[in-house]
Amino acid sequence: MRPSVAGTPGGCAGTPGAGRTPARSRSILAGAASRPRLAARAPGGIHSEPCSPRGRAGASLADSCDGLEAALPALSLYDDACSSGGPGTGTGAPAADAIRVFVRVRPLSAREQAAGGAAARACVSVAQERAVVLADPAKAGQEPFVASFDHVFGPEAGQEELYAAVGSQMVDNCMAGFNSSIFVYGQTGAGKTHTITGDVSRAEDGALAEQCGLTLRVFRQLFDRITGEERDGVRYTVKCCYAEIYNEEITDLLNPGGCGLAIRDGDAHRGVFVEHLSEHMAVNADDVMRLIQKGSANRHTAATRMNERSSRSHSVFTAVVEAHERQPDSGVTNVRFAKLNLIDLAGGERVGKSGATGDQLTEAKSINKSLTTLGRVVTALTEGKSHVPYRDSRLTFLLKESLGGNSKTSLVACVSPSEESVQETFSTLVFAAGAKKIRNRAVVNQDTVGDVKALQLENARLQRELAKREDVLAAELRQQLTLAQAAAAAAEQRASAAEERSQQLEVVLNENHVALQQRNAELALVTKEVEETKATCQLLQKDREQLIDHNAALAERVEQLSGCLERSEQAMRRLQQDVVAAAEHRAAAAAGQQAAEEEARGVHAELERVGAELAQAKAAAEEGERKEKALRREVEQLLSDLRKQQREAADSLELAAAREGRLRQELAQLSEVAASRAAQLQEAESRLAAETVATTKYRRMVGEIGKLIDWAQSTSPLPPTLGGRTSPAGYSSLLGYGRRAHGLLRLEPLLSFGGGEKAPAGTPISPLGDASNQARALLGSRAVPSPKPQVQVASPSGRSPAPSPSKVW
Ligand SMILES: Nc1ncnc2c1ncn2[C@@H]1O[C@H](COP(=O)(O)OP(=O)(O)OP(=O)(O)O)[C@@H](O)[C@H]1O
Repeated sequence: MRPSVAGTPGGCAGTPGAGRTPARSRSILAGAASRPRLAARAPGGIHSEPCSPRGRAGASLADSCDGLEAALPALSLYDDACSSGGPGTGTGAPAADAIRVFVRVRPLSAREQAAGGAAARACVSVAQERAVVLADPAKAGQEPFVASFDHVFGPEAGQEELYAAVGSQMVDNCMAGFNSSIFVYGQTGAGKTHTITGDVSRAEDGALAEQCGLTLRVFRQLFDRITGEERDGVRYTVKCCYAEIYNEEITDLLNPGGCGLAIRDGDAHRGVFVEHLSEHMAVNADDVMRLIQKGSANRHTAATRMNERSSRSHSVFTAVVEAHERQPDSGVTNVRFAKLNLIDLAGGERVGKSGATGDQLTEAKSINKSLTTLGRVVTALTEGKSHVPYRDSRLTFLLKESLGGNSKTSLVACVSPSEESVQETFSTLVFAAGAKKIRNRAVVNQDTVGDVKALQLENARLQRELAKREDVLAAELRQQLTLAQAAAAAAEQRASAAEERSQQLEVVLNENHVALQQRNAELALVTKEVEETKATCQLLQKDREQLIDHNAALAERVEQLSGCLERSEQAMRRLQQDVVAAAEHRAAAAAGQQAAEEEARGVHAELERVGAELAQAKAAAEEGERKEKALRREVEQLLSDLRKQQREAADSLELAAAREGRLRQELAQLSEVAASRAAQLQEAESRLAAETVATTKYRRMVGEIGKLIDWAQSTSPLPPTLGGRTSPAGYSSLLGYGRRAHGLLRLEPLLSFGGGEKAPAGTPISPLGDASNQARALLGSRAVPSPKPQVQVASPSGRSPAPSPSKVW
């Protein structure tokens, strides 16, 4: 255990309270004096640290000392701490430190570019590295919003450039013993995590990847510095912790079991801290890198519409750096410590835009609530309100020291350049501009430890030093007082002289006043006269103008009249010429009259001839008129005929239409008749087919009869079919044959024309009919002797008609 007089500095989340240690030993000053350049080397001198020497004696003379600051420009706060006792010697308020505010504009994201339109258009630009210009397209025609900051980084700025401007100075502060904080603030997806953490997954032991953010770069430089100082005998310890505030609950990111942790407002030494937060020793930057990697992996993140890997919590990475330096001469140890906070705030989001629902909606609400409280804290601080609502959210309570307290703080406001985010960018810039006005009061955190004897010695030395300083200061002040008294006496003398002079001046003034009044009265009279004269002048001027106009009109009239006169003279001259010409003309006319009379006579004759022609023409015209009338009548007649024909044609058309209708009906009837005829024809055909079958049958019978006849002609005996017996029954059968043959003969016409054709009149009987007759004749002669046994058979060319078979039978 390290012996501690003023108490162990606070843990990770506690605020070391060394700046409030009442007594400082000489060795502290000596130790501090060995590092005066740390603060004096603050980068670029951007952040000047005014001298404010406030010792115990100085406390009551603080105002006077403030006046002296200007006279001691060479002393920075830390230099002053070294040379005049610095923070260790003073118990008064330290100098106010403004928060350094940076703006980082990220490039358009792939999502924004792909979305096109407003999302893909940039509305933010950087002017001379210190100002940001925001042109809201909805306010076209208006001046763009411009705000200046400590530095503005454009989309092209890399991680190293950012670190050089923001992080490097933080390392200097930390090594000098100042608490230091960096915040990243901005809407979701604006690049906060990229800025503060970056891509640490690719960082390897001892090397920085290009995309590593501020945190790892800070620790690399810090450990480089520590290594350098450890060579000079200073011993360092670095303890880290990593917490997140998720839905208003604090979780230990390096010990996931530790959640629901409480924030405590500790004593003056610890300040505000998270209870039971695990602390991890780091001896080099790689240790820190592993802690960041581990903690980052445990953070609450989620993919949202605005950011594929959106942090859903605020995270605070804290390292407490302690430097122990033993003073060999006094035996006491000087302890300096600083708390380094790297804060990644969750991004504010408009839930309507991010589309958050369920858990994400709860997270977004919690984030927005705590950011609103942060805004109220900033406003209260900038407006100097007596109550600052730190306790209204865990975030602001935990960051109490960083905002308006004992810390040198930097804020990086991250913004998107996209027009789509113009409102969020505007809010971020307004927040950042407000944060610029916050004044923190950072002190060097240092303490002294050692044995009692050494401390007493140191105390005595400090008291002697203090007494000496008090004497010096008192002498200086006495001298100044004397000077001031002398100046006051001189001023008093000057004042009484001035009084006297003033009275004299007053008398003169009164005299002047009376004279002035007289002058004023005279002036009024003169003014009145001048006014009247002016009025008269105006009237005269008007008269003059009228006269000028009148003169001009007269001159014009004279000019017109002289013109007229000239024209009249010319006309007179022309008239005289005309009179001469007329006389000449009269003479010529007398000569010409004769010729004219002759000509008139010719003309008269011509007139007569023309009159005759005219009469003829008139007659022709009358004739033409008559013909025209006749033609008109004809045309009218033709027109009426035409109309009549048209009417008739219309009537005929109607008749034709009616007739067509009738014809159509008839046609329909005929079609029906034709259909019934076709049906009858079909029936007749089927009957004919049946008769054809019967005809075939009879043909066979005729054949047999033929054979019978042949046989009867060739033989006299009875046919063999009768068994050679000439019995009455045999003759009877033979007679039956003959009758059937006769039946066949009735079909002759059909048979001889094959098919249902009727034999035309006079057609000769077919050979078959001839054979039948022969058969009948034969049979008749044999079976029934008849006085007319002969049957007449028509020859093929026979002219006489065949006897009717009915007559035969
Ligand atoms: N300056 C930059 N250059 C290149 N890429 C960047 C830059 N800033 C941010 N990005 C990229 O934009 C994306 C969003 O950035 P990041 O996650 O850091 O936003 P965030 O502000 O932390 O968002 P959230 O609040 O939602 O966590 C990441 O992919 C990141 O790499």
